[in-house]
Amino acid sequence: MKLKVTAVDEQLRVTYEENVHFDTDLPEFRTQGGVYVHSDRLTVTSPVLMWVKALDVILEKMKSSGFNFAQVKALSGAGQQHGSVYWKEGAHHILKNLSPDLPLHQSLKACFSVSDSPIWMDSSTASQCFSLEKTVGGAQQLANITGSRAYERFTGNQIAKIYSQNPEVYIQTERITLVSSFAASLFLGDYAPIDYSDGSGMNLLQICDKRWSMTCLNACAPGLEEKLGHTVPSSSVLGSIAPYYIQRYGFSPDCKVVAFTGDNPASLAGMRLEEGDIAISLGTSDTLFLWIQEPMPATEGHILCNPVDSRAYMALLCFKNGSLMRERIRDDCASGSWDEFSKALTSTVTGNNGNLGFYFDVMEITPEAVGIHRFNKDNKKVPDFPKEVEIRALIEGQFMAKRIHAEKLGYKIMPKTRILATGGASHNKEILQVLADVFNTPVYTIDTANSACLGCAYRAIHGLVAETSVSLADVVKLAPAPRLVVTPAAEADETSL
Ligand SMILES: Nc1ncnc2c1ncn2[C@@H]1O[C@H](COP(=O)(O)OP(=O)(O)O)[C@@H](O)[C@H]1O
Ligand SMILES: O=C(CO)[C@@H](O)[C@H](O)COP(=O)(O)O
Repeated sequence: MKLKVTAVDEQLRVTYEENVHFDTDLPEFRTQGGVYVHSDRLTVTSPVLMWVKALDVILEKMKSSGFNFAQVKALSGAGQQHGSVYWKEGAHHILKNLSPDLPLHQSLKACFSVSDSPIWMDSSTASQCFSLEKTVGGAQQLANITGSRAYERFTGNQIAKIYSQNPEVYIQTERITLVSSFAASLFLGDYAPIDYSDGSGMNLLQICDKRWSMTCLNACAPGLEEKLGHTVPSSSVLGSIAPYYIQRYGFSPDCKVVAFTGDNPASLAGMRLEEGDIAISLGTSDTLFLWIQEPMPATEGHILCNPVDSRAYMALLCFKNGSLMRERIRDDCASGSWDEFSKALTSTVTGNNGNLGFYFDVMEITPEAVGIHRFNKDNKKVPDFPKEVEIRALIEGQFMAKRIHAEKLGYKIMPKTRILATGGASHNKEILQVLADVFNTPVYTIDTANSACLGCAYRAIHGLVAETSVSLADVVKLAPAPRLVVTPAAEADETSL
Protein backbone atom coordinates (compact mmCIF):
# COMPACT_ATOMS: atom_id res chain seq x y z
CA MET A 1 0.00 0.00 0.00
CA LYS A 2 1.35 3.36 -1.06
CA LEU A 3 0.68 7.04 -1.33
CA LYS A 4 1.20 8.00 -4.98
CA VAL A 5 1.39 11.22 -6.96
CA THR A 6 1.05 11.74 -10.72
CA ALA A 7 1.36 15.08 -12.52
CA VAL A 8 0.17 15.63 -16.09
CA ASP A 9 0.74 18.57 -18.42
CA GLU A 10 -1.82 20.31 -20.64
CA GLN A 11 -1.35 17.62 -23.31
CA LEU A 12 -2.19 15.01 -20.62
CA ARG A 13 1.31 13.61 -20.73
CA VAL A 14 2.51 12.19 -17.43
CA THR A 15 5.37 14.48 -16.39
CA TYR A 16 6.03 13.27 -12.86
CA GLU A 17 5.40 10.20 -10.70
CA GLU A 18 6.45 9.47 -7.13
CA ASN A 19 5.31 7.26 -4.30
CA VAL A 20 5.77 6.52 -0.62
CA HIS A 21 5.52 2.90 0.49
CA PHE A 22 3.92 2.79 3.93
CA ASP A 23 5.71 -0.31 5.30
CA THR A 24 9.22 0.46 4.09
CA ASP A 25 9.34 4.29 3.93
CA LEU A 26 7.55 4.71 7.28
CA PRO A 27 8.75 1.64 9.25
CA GLU A 28 8.16 3.41 12.57
CA PHE A 29 4.41 2.69 12.20
CA ARG A 30 5.08 -1.07 11.87
CA THR A 31 2.24 -1.75 9.43
CA GLN A 32 2.03 -4.76 7.17
CA GLY A 33 0.64 -3.84 3.78
CA GLY A 34 -0.11 -0.43 5.31
CA VAL A 35 -2.51 -1.89 7.87
CA TYR A 36 -2.84 -3.51 11.27
CA VAL A 37 -4.88 -6.71 11.41
CA HIS A 38 -6.07 -6.96 15.04
CA SER A 39 -6.07 -10.15 17.10
CA ASP A 40 -9.77 -10.85 16.43
CA ARG A 41 -8.77 -11.12 12.70
CA LEU A 42 -11.85 -9.03 11.89
CA THR A 43 -10.75 -5.55 12.88
CA VAL A 44 -8.41 -3.88 10.37
CA THR A 45 -7.10 -0.33 10.83
CA SER A 46 -4.39 2.04 9.63
CA PRO A 47 -2.69 4.72 11.76
CA VAL A 48 -4.01 8.06 10.57
CA LEU A 49 -0.75 9.86 11.40
CA MET A 50 1.05 7.50 9.01
CA TRP A 51 -1.10 8.85 6.19
CA VAL A 52 -0.32 12.44 7.28
CA LYS A 53 3.41 11.71 7.48
CA ALA A 54 3.32 10.02 4.08
CA LEU A 55 2.09 13.33 2.64
CA ASP A 56 4.99 15.16 4.33
CA VAL A 57 7.46 12.62 2.90
CA ILE A 58 6.12 12.71 -0.65
CA LEU A 59 6.07 16.54 -0.73
CA GLU A 60 9.67 16.63 0.54
CA LYS A 61 10.70 14.07 -2.11
CA MET A 62 9.06 16.23 -4.78
CA LYS A 63 10.80 19.34 -3.46
CA SER A 64 14.23 17.68 -3.48
CA SER A 65 13.73 16.41 -7.00
CA GLY A 66 13.06 19.99 -8.16
CA PHE A 67 9.35 19.59 -8.88
CA ASN A 68 7.91 22.97 -9.87
CA PHE A 69 4.94 23.36 -7.50
CA ALA A 70 4.21 26.87 -8.83
CA GLN A 71 2.97 25.39 -12.13
CA VAL A 72 0.23 23.29 -10.56
CA LYS A 73 -3.13 24.74 -11.64
CA ALA A 74 -5.35 22.22 -9.84
CA LEU A 75 -5.05 19.07 -7.80
CA SER A 76 -7.37 16.30 -6.76
CA GLY A 77 -6.96 12.91 -5.15
CA ALA A 78 -8.45 9.59 -4.18
CA GLY A 79 -8.46 7.37 -1.14
CA GLN A 80 -9.39 3.77 -0.50
CA GLN A 81 -13.16 3.68 -0.11
CA HIS A 82 -15.12 3.33 3.14
CA GLY A 83 -12.27 4.15 5.61
CA SER A 84 -12.92 6.99 8.05
CA VAL A 85 -10.96 9.64 9.97
CA TYR A 86 -12.13 11.15 13.27
CA TRP A 87 -11.11 14.75 14.00
CA LYS A 88 -11.04 15.73 17.66
CA GLU A 89 -12.68 18.85 19.07
CA GLY A 90 -10.38 21.81 18.39
CA ALA A 91 -8.74 20.18 15.33
CA HIS A 92 -10.38 22.61 12.90
CA HIS A 93 -8.58 25.54 14.45
CA ILE A 94 -5.20 23.76 14.12
CA LEU A 95 -5.95 22.70 10.52
CA LYS A 96 -6.76 26.30 9.57
CA ASN A 97 -3.56 27.67 11.14
CA LEU A 98 -0.83 25.26 10.00
CA SER A 99 2.67 26.62 10.55
CA PRO A 100 4.80 26.43 7.38
CA ASP A 101 7.84 25.76 9.58
CA LEU A 102 6.58 22.37 10.70
CA PRO A 103 5.76 19.15 8.87
CA LEU A 104 2.04 18.35 8.91
CA HIS A 105 2.38 15.33 11.17
CA GLN A 106 3.83 17.48 13.93
CA SER A 107 1.10 20.11 13.80
CA LEU A 108 -1.68 17.55 13.53
CA LYS A 109 -0.45 14.94 16.01
CA ALA A 110 -3.14 15.65 18.62
CA CYS A 111 -5.96 16.23 16.13
CA PHE A 112 -7.51 12.78 15.89
CA SER A 113 -9.91 11.25 18.40
CA VAL A 114 -9.39 7.78 16.87
CA SER A 115 -5.70 7.20 16.14
CA ASP A 116 -6.25 3.95 14.18
CA SER A 117 -8.73 4.52 11.39
CA PRO A 118 -11.07 1.69 10.41
CA ILE A 119 -10.45 0.76 6.75
CA TRP A 120 -12.14 -1.18 3.94
CA MET A 121 -10.65 -4.53 4.98
CA ASP A 122 -12.47 -4.43 8.32
CA SER A 123 -15.28 -6.93 8.83
CA SER A 124 -16.01 -6.44 12.53
CA THR A 125 -19.41 -4.73 12.30
CA ALA A 126 -21.83 -7.61 11.63
CA SER A 127 -24.17 -6.63 14.47
CA GLN A 128 -24.29 -2.97 13.30
CA CYS A 129 -25.12 -4.15 9.75
CA PHE A 130 -27.90 -6.36 11.03
CA SER A 131 -29.38 -3.54 13.04
CA LEU A 132 -29.17 -0.98 10.19
CA GLU A 133 -30.97 -3.30 7.76
CA LYS A 134 -33.60 -4.04 10.39
CA THR A 135 -34.23 -0.33 11.00
CA VAL A 136 -34.87 0.46 7.33
CA GLY A 137 -36.92 -2.67 6.57
CA GLY A 138 -34.37 -5.13 5.16
CA ALA A 139 -31.34 -5.50 2.91
CA GLN A 140 -33.09 -4.65 -0.37
CA GLN A 141 -34.69 -1.56 1.16
CA LEU A 142 -31.28 -0.33 2.38
CA ALA A 143 -29.88 -0.98 -1.12
CA ASN A 144 -32.77 1.00 -2.65
CA ILE A 145 -31.89 3.98 -0.45
CA THR A 146 -28.07 3.89 -0.34
CA GLY A 147 -27.07 1.74 -3.36
CA SER A 148 -25.84 -1.22 -1.29
CA ARG A 149 -27.15 -3.58 1.35
CA ALA A 150 -25.30 -3.25 4.68
CA TYR A 151 -21.62 -4.10 4.35
CA GLU A 152 -19.29 -4.42 7.32
CA ARG A 153 -16.66 -2.16 5.78
CA PHE A 154 -19.14 0.62 4.92
CA THR A 155 -18.59 3.76 6.97
CA GLY A 156 -22.00 4.09 8.64
CA ASN A 157 -21.57 0.71 10.28
CA GLN A 158 -18.01 1.59 11.32
CA ILE A 159 -19.24 4.82 12.92
CA ALA A 160 -22.04 2.92 14.69
CA LYS A 161 -19.45 0.54 16.16
CA ILE A 162 -17.29 3.39 17.46
CA TYR A 163 -20.35 5.09 18.97
CA SER A 164 -21.56 1.91 20.69
CA GLN A 165 -18.13 0.85 21.99
CA ASN A 166 -16.69 4.28 22.85
CA PRO A 167 -19.45 6.88 23.12
CA GLU A 168 -17.03 9.35 24.78
CA VAL A 169 -14.68 9.16 21.77
CA TYR A 170 -17.61 9.78 19.44
CA ILE A 171 -18.75 12.77 21.47
CA GLN A 172 -15.22 14.26 21.41
CA THR A 173 -15.22 14.01 17.58
CA GLU A 174 -16.10 17.29 15.83
CA ARG A 175 -15.84 15.98 12.27
CA ILE A 176 -15.80 12.61 10.51
CA THR A 177 -14.23 12.48 7.05
CA LEU A 178 -13.65 9.64 4.60
CA VAL A 179 -10.03 8.89 3.71
CA SER A 180 -10.59 10.89 0.52
CA SER A 181 -12.12 13.98 2.15
CA PHE A 182 -9.52 13.75 4.95
CA ALA A 183 -6.73 14.04 2.36
CA ALA A 184 -8.56 16.93 0.64
CA SER A 185 -8.87 18.64 4.05
CA LEU A 186 -5.09 18.53 4.45
CA PHE A 187 -4.62 20.45 1.18
CA LEU A 188 -7.48 22.83 1.85
CA GLY A 189 -6.49 23.63 5.44
CA ASP A 190 -10.17 23.24 6.27
CA TYR A 191 -12.70 20.41 6.50
CA ALA A 192 -13.43 19.23 2.97
CA PRO A 193 -16.92 17.96 2.12
CA ILE A 194 -17.51 14.34 1.12
CA ASP A 195 -18.17 13.91 -2.63
CA TYR A 196 -21.30 12.11 -3.85
CA SER A 197 -19.43 9.16 -5.33
CA ASP A 198 -17.27 8.15 -2.34
CA GLY A 199 -20.19 9.14 -0.08
CA SER A 200 -22.16 6.31 -1.71
CA GLY A 201 -19.90 3.77 0.02
CA MET A 202 -21.18 4.59 3.49
CA ASN A 203 -24.70 3.06 3.69
CA LEU A 204 -25.79 6.60 4.66
CA LEU A 205 -26.32 8.64 1.49
CA GLN A 206 -29.53 8.54 -0.57
CA ILE A 207 -28.06 7.94 -3.99
CA CYS A 208 -31.11 9.39 -5.80
CA ASP A 209 -31.25 12.88 -4.27
CA LYS A 210 -27.68 12.86 -2.86
CA ARG A 211 -28.85 13.83 0.64
CA TRP A 212 -28.04 12.03 3.85
CA SER A 213 -30.72 9.54 4.85
CA MET A 214 -31.83 10.74 8.28
CA THR A 215 -33.15 7.24 9.07
CA CYS A 216 -29.74 5.71 8.39
CA LEU A 217 -27.84 8.48 10.22
CA ASN A 218 -30.05 8.14 13.29
CA ALA A 219 -29.72 4.36 13.21
CA CYS A 220 -25.91 4.68 13.39
CA ALA A 221 -25.25 7.45 15.92
CA PRO A 222 -26.84 10.65 17.31
CA GLY A 223 -25.88 14.05 15.88
CA LEU A 224 -24.15 12.45 12.89
CA GLU A 225 -25.31 14.93 10.23
CA GLU A 226 -23.39 17.73 11.87
CA LYS A 227 -20.23 15.63 12.17
CA LEU A 228 -20.35 14.62 8.48
CA GLY A 229 -21.04 18.05 6.95
CA HIS A 230 -22.66 18.45 3.54
CA THR A 231 -21.87 16.53 0.35
CA VAL A 232 -20.78 17.93 -3.04
CA PRO A 233 -20.64 16.80 -6.69
CA SER A 234 -17.36 14.96 -7.30
CA SER A 235 -16.12 17.55 -9.80
CA SER A 236 -16.57 20.55 -7.45
CA VAL A 237 -13.80 23.03 -6.84
CA LEU A 238 -13.55 23.13 -3.04
CA GLY A 239 -11.35 26.21 -2.87
CA SER A 240 -7.70 27.25 -3.21
CA ILE A 241 -4.75 25.46 -1.68
CA ALA A 242 -3.97 26.43 1.95
CA PRO A 243 -1.30 29.12 2.60
CA TYR A 244 0.86 26.38 4.24
CA TYR A 245 1.66 24.85 0.83
CA ILE A 246 2.28 28.23 -0.81
CA GLN A 247 4.80 29.20 1.87
CA ARG A 248 6.47 25.81 2.43
CA TYR A 249 6.55 24.40 -1.12
CA GLY A 250 5.93 27.34 -3.46
CA PHE A 251 2.48 26.38 -4.77
CA SER A 252 0.62 29.20 -6.55
CA PRO A 253 -2.16 30.83 -4.49
CA ASP A 254 -4.39 30.16 -7.53
CA CYS A 255 -3.97 26.37 -7.32
CA LYS A 256 -7.46 24.89 -6.94
CA VAL A 257 -8.38 21.84 -4.88
CA VAL A 258 -11.00 19.70 -6.65
CA ALA A 259 -13.08 17.31 -4.50
CA PHE A 260 -11.28 14.05 -3.71
CA THR A 261 -13.10 10.74 -4.26
CA GLY A 262 -12.77 6.97 -3.76
CA ASP A 263 -10.14 4.89 -5.53
CA ASN A 264 -12.67 2.97 -7.63
CA PRO A 265 -14.52 6.09 -8.83
CA ALA A 266 -11.12 7.64 -9.59
CA SER A 267 -10.19 4.56 -11.65
CA LEU A 268 -13.41 4.96 -13.64
CA ALA A 269 -12.21 8.47 -14.51
CA GLY A 270 -8.66 7.24 -15.23
CA MET A 271 -9.99 4.62 -17.65
CA ARG A 272 -12.19 7.32 -19.22
CA LEU A 273 -15.32 5.23 -19.07
CA GLU A 274 -18.29 6.68 -20.94
CA GLU A 275 -21.99 5.93 -20.96
CA GLY A 276 -22.56 2.24 -21.74
CA ASP A 277 -18.93 1.18 -21.15
CA ILE A 278 -17.73 -1.63 -18.89
CA ALA A 279 -14.30 -1.89 -17.32
CA ILE A 280 -13.26 -5.39 -16.29
CA SER A 281 -10.16 -5.93 -14.24
CA LEU A 282 -9.04 -9.56 -14.46
CA GLY A 283 -6.51 -9.56 -11.65
CA THR A 284 -6.25 -11.76 -8.59
CA SER A 285 -9.93 -11.10 -8.13
CA ASP A 286 -12.19 -9.86 -10.93
CA THR A 287 -13.74 -6.40 -10.57
CA LEU A 288 -16.26 -4.68 -12.84
CA PHE A 289 -17.02 -0.98 -13.06
CA LEU A 290 -20.02 -0.05 -15.12
CA TRP A 291 -21.41 3.28 -16.24
CA ILE A 292 -25.13 3.11 -15.48
CA GLN A 293 -27.88 5.52 -16.40
CA GLU A 294 -30.84 3.95 -14.56
CA PRO A 295 -29.63 2.02 -11.53
CA MET A 296 -31.52 -0.87 -9.96
CA PRO A 297 -29.79 -1.47 -6.63
CA ALA A 298 -29.61 -5.14 -5.65
CA THR A 299 -28.41 -7.11 -2.67
CA GLU A 300 -25.30 -8.07 -4.65
CA GLY A 301 -22.97 -5.38 -5.95
CA HIS A 302 -22.83 -1.66 -5.29
CA ILE A 303 -24.37 1.36 -6.99
CA LEU A 304 -22.40 4.57 -6.49
CA CYS A 305 -23.07 8.07 -7.76
CA ASN A 306 -20.98 8.58 -10.88
CA PRO A 307 -17.77 10.54 -10.20
CA VAL A 308 -17.61 12.32 -13.57
CA ASP A 309 -21.29 12.97 -14.33
CA SER A 310 -23.51 13.71 -11.36
CA ARG A 311 -26.69 12.67 -13.27
CA ALA A 312 -25.34 9.16 -13.86
CA TYR A 313 -24.26 6.23 -11.67
CA MET A 314 -21.56 3.62 -11.59
CA ALA A 315 -21.85 0.03 -10.45
CA LEU A 316 -19.11 -1.93 -8.79
CA LEU A 317 -19.06 -5.72 -8.71
CA CYS A 318 -16.33 -7.81 -7.05
CA PHE A 319 -15.75 -11.52 -7.75
CA LYS A 320 -13.28 -13.30 -5.52
CA ASN A 321 -12.83 -16.42 -7.70
CA GLY A 322 -10.91 -14.72 -10.51
CA SER A 323 -7.39 -15.59 -11.67
CA LEU A 324 -6.67 -18.02 -8.85
CA MET A 325 -9.65 -20.11 -9.95
CA ARG A 326 -8.50 -19.90 -13.58
CA GLU A 327 -5.01 -20.92 -12.51
CA ARG A 328 -6.34 -23.98 -10.64
CA ILE A 329 -8.27 -25.21 -13.70
CA ARG A 330 -5.24 -24.41 -15.90
CA ASP A 331 -3.12 -26.62 -13.63
CA ASP A 332 -5.70 -29.45 -13.56
CA CYS A 333 -6.71 -29.38 -17.23
CA ALA A 334 -3.91 -27.68 -19.21
CA SER A 335 -0.67 -28.91 -17.56
CA GLY A 336 -0.17 -25.50 -15.97
CA SER A 337 0.22 -23.79 -19.37
CA TRP A 338 -1.77 -20.72 -20.48
CA ASP A 339 -0.99 -21.67 -24.10
CA GLU A 340 -2.64 -25.04 -23.68
CA PHE A 341 -5.51 -23.36 -21.82
CA SER A 342 -5.98 -20.95 -24.74
CA LYS A 343 -5.89 -23.82 -27.27
CA ALA A 344 -8.76 -25.50 -25.39
CA LEU A 345 -10.77 -22.30 -25.81
CA THR A 346 -10.14 -22.20 -29.56
CA SER A 347 -10.88 -25.91 -30.02
CA THR A 348 -14.30 -25.71 -28.36
CA VAL A 349 -17.40 -23.89 -29.63
CA THR A 350 -19.15 -20.82 -28.28
CA GLY A 351 -21.92 -21.99 -25.95
CA ASN A 352 -19.93 -25.18 -25.13
CA ASN A 353 -22.70 -27.38 -26.60
CA GLY A 354 -24.87 -26.49 -23.63
CA ASN A 355 -22.33 -27.48 -20.96
CA LEU A 356 -22.08 -24.91 -18.24
CA GLY A 357 -20.24 -24.58 -14.93
CA PHE A 358 -19.89 -22.31 -11.90
CA TYR A 359 -16.55 -22.54 -10.17
CA PHE A 360 -16.02 -21.17 -6.67
CA ASP A 361 -13.00 -22.68 -4.88
CA VAL A 362 -13.41 -20.05 -2.15
CA MET A 363 -16.65 -18.51 -0.85
CA GLU A 364 -17.69 -16.08 -3.58
CA ILE A 365 -18.84 -12.51 -2.90
CA THR A 366 -21.13 -12.28 -5.96
CA PRO A 367 -23.15 -14.46 -5.33
CA GLU A 368 -22.48 -15.81 -1.85
CA ALA A 369 -21.81 -19.39 -3.00
CA VAL A 370 -19.07 -22.00 -2.86
CA GLY A 371 -18.15 -25.22 -4.70
CA ILE A 372 -18.00 -26.42 -8.30
CA HIS A 373 -21.34 -26.86 -10.06
CA ARG A 374 -21.46 -28.40 -13.58
CA PHE A 375 -24.56 -28.81 -15.74
CA ASN A 376 -24.91 -30.60 -19.10
CA LYS A 377 -27.09 -29.57 -22.05
CA ASP A 378 -30.14 -31.18 -20.40
CA ASN A 379 -29.56 -29.01 -17.32
CA LYS A 380 -28.56 -32.10 -15.31
CA LYS A 381 -25.85 -31.75 -12.68
CA VAL A 382 -22.75 -33.77 -13.69
CA PRO A 383 -19.62 -34.60 -11.67
CA ASP A 384 -17.04 -33.73 -14.35
CA PHE A 385 -16.38 -32.53 -17.88
CA PRO A 386 -13.69 -33.45 -20.45
CA LYS A 387 -10.71 -31.10 -19.99
CA GLU A 388 -11.40 -28.74 -22.91
CA VAL A 389 -15.09 -28.53 -21.99
CA GLU A 390 -14.13 -27.77 -18.40
CA ILE A 391 -11.92 -24.84 -19.47
CA ARG A 392 -14.61 -23.30 -21.67
CA ALA A 393 -17.28 -23.91 -19.02
CA LEU A 394 -15.17 -22.03 -16.48
CA ILE A 395 -14.52 -18.98 -18.66
CA GLU A 396 -18.05 -18.77 -20.12
CA GLY A 397 -19.51 -19.30 -16.61
CA GLN A 398 -17.34 -16.53 -15.13
CA PHE A 399 -18.29 -14.02 -17.84
CA MET A 400 -21.98 -14.98 -17.89
CA ALA A 401 -22.13 -14.37 -14.14
CA LYS A 402 -20.62 -10.92 -14.72
CA ARG A 403 -23.17 -10.08 -17.41
CA ILE A 404 -26.12 -11.38 -15.36
CA HIS A 405 -25.11 -9.47 -12.22
CA ALA A 406 -24.41 -6.31 -14.23
CA GLU A 407 -27.85 -6.48 -15.85
CA LYS A 408 -29.48 -7.07 -12.48
CA LEU A 409 -28.07 -3.71 -11.38
CA GLY A 410 -29.62 -1.92 -14.33
CA TYR A 411 -26.78 -2.22 -16.85
CA LYS A 412 -27.86 -2.22 -20.50
CA ILE A 413 -25.53 -3.15 -23.35
CA MET A 414 -25.76 -0.41 -25.98
CA PRO A 415 -24.58 -0.34 -29.61
CA LYS A 416 -21.63 1.86 -28.57
CA THR A 417 -20.69 -0.28 -25.55
CA ARG A 418 -17.00 -1.09 -25.19
CA ILE A 419 -15.45 -3.47 -22.71
CA LEU A 420 -12.15 -2.13 -21.37
CA ALA A 421 -10.16 -5.08 -20.00
CA THR A 422 -7.20 -4.79 -17.65
CA GLY A 423 -5.25 -7.02 -15.27
CA GLY A 424 -3.17 -10.18 -15.76
CA ALA A 425 -5.70 -12.24 -17.76
CA SER A 426 -6.31 -9.37 -20.20
CA HIS A 427 -3.06 -10.45 -21.87
CA ASN A 428 -4.84 -13.64 -22.99
CA LYS A 429 -6.58 -13.00 -26.31
CA GLU A 430 -8.55 -16.26 -26.26
CA ILE A 431 -10.03 -15.41 -22.85
CA LEU A 432 -10.93 -11.95 -24.19
CA GLN A 433 -12.62 -13.56 -27.22
CA VAL A 434 -14.97 -15.43 -24.87
CA LEU A 435 -15.60 -12.14 -23.05
CA ALA A 436 -16.50 -10.42 -26.34
CA ASP A 437 -18.81 -13.30 -27.28
CA VAL A 438 -20.62 -13.45 -23.94
CA PHE A 439 -21.30 -9.68 -23.94
CA ASN A 440 -21.58 -9.48 -27.74
CA THR A 441 -19.39 -6.39 -27.54
CA PRO A 442 -15.85 -5.48 -28.71
CA VAL A 443 -13.10 -5.75 -26.11
CA TYR A 444 -10.31 -3.17 -25.76
CA THR A 445 -7.32 -3.25 -23.47
CA ILE A 446 -6.01 -0.31 -21.58
CA ASP A 447 -2.90 0.25 -19.53
CA THR A 448 -4.25 1.03 -16.10
CA ALA A 449 -1.22 0.83 -13.87
CA ASN A 450 -2.06 3.82 -11.66
CA SER A 451 -5.50 4.39 -13.18
CA ALA A 452 -6.85 5.86 -9.91
CA CYS A 453 -3.99 8.35 -9.66
CA LEU A 454 -4.19 9.32 -13.32
CA GLY A 455 -7.96 9.62 -12.96
CA CYS A 456 -7.42 12.24 -10.24
CA ALA A 457 -5.12 14.26 -12.48
CA TYR A 458 -7.85 14.16 -15.18
CA ARG A 459 -10.49 15.08 -12.61
CA ALA A 460 -8.41 18.02 -11.42
CA ILE A 461 -8.28 19.44 -14.96
CA HIS A 462 -11.97 18.70 -15.46
CA GLY A 463 -12.86 20.43 -12.17
CA LEU A 464 -11.59 23.73 -13.60
CA VAL A 465 -14.18 23.64 -16.40
CA ALA A 466 -16.90 21.29 -15.08
CA GLU A 467 -19.23 24.15 -14.19
CA THR A 468 -19.43 25.13 -17.85
CA SER A 469 -20.90 21.67 -18.68
CA VAL A 470 -17.74 20.40 -20.40
CA SER A 471 -17.57 16.60 -19.97
CA LEU A 472 -14.54 14.72 -18.67
CA ALA A 473 -14.50 12.83 -21.98
CA ASP A 474 -13.99 16.17 -23.81
CA VAL A 475 -11.23 17.23 -21.47
CA VAL A 476 -9.25 13.99 -21.85
CA LYS A 477 -9.76 13.29 -25.55
CA LEU A 478 -6.04 13.81 -26.22
CA ALA A 479 -5.05 10.91 -23.94
CA PRO A 480 -4.02 7.63 -25.63
CA ALA A 481 -7.05 5.61 -26.79
CA PRO A 482 -7.72 2.04 -25.64
CA ARG A 483 -6.58 -0.69 -28.08
CA LEU A 484 -9.18 -2.87 -29.84
CA VAL A 485 -8.22 -6.53 -29.34
CA VAL A 486 -11.20 -8.69 -30.27
CA THR A 487 -14.71 -8.32 -31.66
CA PRO A 488 -17.56 -10.78 -31.05
CA ALA A 489 -17.66 -13.75 -33.42
CA ALA A 490 -20.70 -13.58 -35.73
CA GLU A 491 -22.23 -16.77 -34.34
CA ALA A 492 -22.05 -15.53 -30.71
CA ASP A 493 -25.07 -13.33 -31.36
CA GLU A 494 -27.21 -16.38 -32.07
CA THR A 495 -25.88 -18.65 -29.34
CA SER A 496 -28.13 -18.80 -26.31
CA LEU A 497 -25.37 -18.01 -23.84
N1 LIG B 1 -1.68 -15.30 -20.15
C1 LIG B 1 -2.49 -15.29 -19.09
N2 LIG B 1 -3.71 -15.81 -19.17
C2 LIG B 1 -4.56 -15.80 -18.12
N3 LIG B 1 -4.25 -15.28 -16.92
C3 LIG B 1 -3.03 -14.73 -16.77
C4 LIG B 1 -2.09 -14.70 -17.84
N4 LIG B 1 -0.98 -14.07 -17.38
C5 LIG B 1 -1.21 -13.75 -16.08
N5 LIG B 1 -2.45 -14.14 -15.70
C6 LIG B 1 -3.06 -14.02 -14.38
O1 LIG B 1 -3.02 -12.70 -13.93
C7 LIG B 1 -3.03 -12.70 -12.50
C8 LIG B 1 -2.35 -11.45 -11.99
O2 LIG B 1 -3.02 -10.33 -12.46
P1 LIG B 1 -2.67 -8.86 -11.93
O3 LIG B 1 -3.60 -7.93 -12.61
O4 LIG B 1 -1.20 -8.64 -12.10
O5 LIG B 1 -3.01 -9.08 -10.41
P2 LIG B 1 -3.25 -8.11 -9.15
O6 LIG B 1 -4.71 -8.27 -8.85
O7 LIG B 1 -2.37 -8.74 -8.11
O8 LIG B 1 -2.85 -6.72 -9.57
C9 LIG B 1 -2.30 -13.95 -12.08
O9 LIG B 1 -3.00 -14.55 -11.00
C10 LIG B 1 -2.32 -14.83 -13.33
O10 LIG B 1 -3.03 -16.01 -13.10
O1 LIG C 1 -13.70 -1.89 -0.61
C1 LIG C 1 -13.41 -1.59 -1.74
C2 LIG C 1 -14.46 -1.25 -2.74
O2 LIG C 1 -15.76 -1.37 -2.25
C3 LIG C 1 -11.97 -1.52 -2.15
O3 LIG C 1 -11.83 -1.57 -3.53
C4 LIG C 1 -11.35 -0.29 -1.54
O4 LIG C 1 -11.79 0.85 -2.26
C5 LIG C 1 -9.85 -0.38 -1.46
O5 LIG C 1 -9.28 -0.57 -2.67
P1 LIG C 1 -7.78 -1.06 -2.97
O6 LIG C 1 -6.92 -0.68 -1.81
O7 LIG C 1 -7.87 -2.52 -3.23
O8 LIG C 1 -7.46 -0.29 -4.23
